[in-house]
Amino acid sequence: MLAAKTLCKLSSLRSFLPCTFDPIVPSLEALIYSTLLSTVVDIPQKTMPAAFLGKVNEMATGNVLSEQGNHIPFKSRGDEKSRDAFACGRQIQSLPQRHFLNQVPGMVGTLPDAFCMPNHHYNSNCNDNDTSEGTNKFLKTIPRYVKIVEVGPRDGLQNEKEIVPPSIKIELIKMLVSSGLPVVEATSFVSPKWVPQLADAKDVLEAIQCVEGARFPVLTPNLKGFEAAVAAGAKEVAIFAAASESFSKSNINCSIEDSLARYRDVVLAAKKLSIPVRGIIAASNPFMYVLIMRIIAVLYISCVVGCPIEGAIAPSKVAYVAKELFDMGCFEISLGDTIGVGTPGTVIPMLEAVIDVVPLEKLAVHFHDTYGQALSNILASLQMGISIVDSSVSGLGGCPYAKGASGNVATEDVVYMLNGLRVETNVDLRKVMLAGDFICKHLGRSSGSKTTIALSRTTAHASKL
Ligand SMILES: CC(C)(COP(=O)([O-])OP(=O)([O-])OC[C@H]1O[C@@H](n2cnc3c(N)ncnc32)[C@H](O)[C@@H]1OP(=O)([O-])[O-])[C@@H](O)C(=O)NCCC(=O)NCCSC(=O)C[C@@](C)(O)CC(=O)[O-]
Repeated sequence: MLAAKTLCKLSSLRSFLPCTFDPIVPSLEALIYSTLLSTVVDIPQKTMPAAFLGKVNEMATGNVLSEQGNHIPFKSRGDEKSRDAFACGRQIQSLPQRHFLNQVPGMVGTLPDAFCMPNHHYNSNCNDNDTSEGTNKFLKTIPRYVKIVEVGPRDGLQNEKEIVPPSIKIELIKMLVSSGLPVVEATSFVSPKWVPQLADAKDVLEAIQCVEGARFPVLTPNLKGFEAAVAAGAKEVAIFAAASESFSKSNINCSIEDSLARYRDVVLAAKKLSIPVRGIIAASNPFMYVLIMRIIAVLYISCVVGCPIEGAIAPSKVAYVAKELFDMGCFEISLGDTIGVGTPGTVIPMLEAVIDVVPLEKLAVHFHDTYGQALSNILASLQMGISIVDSSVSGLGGCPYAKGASGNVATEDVVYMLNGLRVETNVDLRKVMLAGDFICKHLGRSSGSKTTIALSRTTAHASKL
């Protein structure tokens, strides 16, 4: 206990220490850890491959890892004291990483070396004690809980040229679920001629039927897709519409009105089966929109601020499509800036128009980061009361039918920002980063998440000290 308390003190003190003390403090901590951990009983740790065992474990629990990286249990004592020590041990185990991970409660575990950094005095959390009335004015409208809808396995991968095997997609989905993400958009039941990458939709969806802990909406552009999705076990679907005629034609080969008619059939069929539908409106240019619905019927509207073909899209157009889809029965409507051209200057008027016709709590935002505006657009949306945010692990993504569209905003960056705002997500940032590392390694590219890159760089820098 004494060691634990000393460590806690040390940790709180370190934020006041100048940077030059940084190399010293981890050694002190390591010393205290080893003292403390040698008294701890059976600390349950997830066995992870050696490559994924981070500095914290090397420092603090090196004696409990075999050369192969297998976990060797601590010796057992089993009395009250050891239970105390266990509780503290779990806290302490996460200490060196906490400052970098925004001190997310409950975030314990291991990360690849690249993600485990020495402590610095950074802390992007808002500090309750320091929060002035002025700060409150800007933060008070932000919801306390935000639901993150992970779209990586679908939106993130659909544009990839090289076919990713179903086994990789399935593993990715499992890793994302294990990070606490409540909704993981799994795949699309669209024409394989249009999106070859997702031709394995049936195999992927069937394989995750036994995975618990998240909902798995899938995109369905028509009744054919809906029926195939239900046959493969879909319990929630998403439909997608555009506010731009040109984008509607190039994305789903029909006009907006024809798409709405198709979606009416899908929503009716979903209602009969009590399947929720999400709608997505995509707007690729400051003025184009697509809508999709998820089978608890979610609807996406694409191009809500801009279309790659038509340019700017008027907020009234987005509001029209959103209302049509809401009236149809979509439980949620996701507003997509498909080509990532929006700024708070265009997003706020668009949201104002939609909020006039659709209840705020039914709206989600879906930003691509082409111009680096996604996080500022999300913050503006949160300040307007939106509490559902779509994002993609490692910032993967892009629509094959929206030239110029880059990846979605990275889930890691969204979680980092929300942690800093003390907004609950129940998502473990480190586990999302592990999922990102997994898929990026498979794709042979580096992460598009600024948070991941920053954490990796800090480690590289620290190793030279
Ligand atoms: C909608 C269609 C199918 C129309 O495509 P079409 O060619 O007009 O369809 P069709 O009815 O004429 O049928 C042509 C062939 O496709 C088959 N077919 C027809 N439907 C299906 C189906 N569901 N699943 C599998 N096969 C299907 C059908 O059976 C037939 O097969 P064939 O007789 O030639 O062998 C096509 O345009 C399509 O699949 N488009 C999907 C495009 C897409 O997935 N885009 C990306 C998603 S949207 C997005 O990313 C934006 C978003 C949501 O993320 C929001 C944002 O970022 O803002």
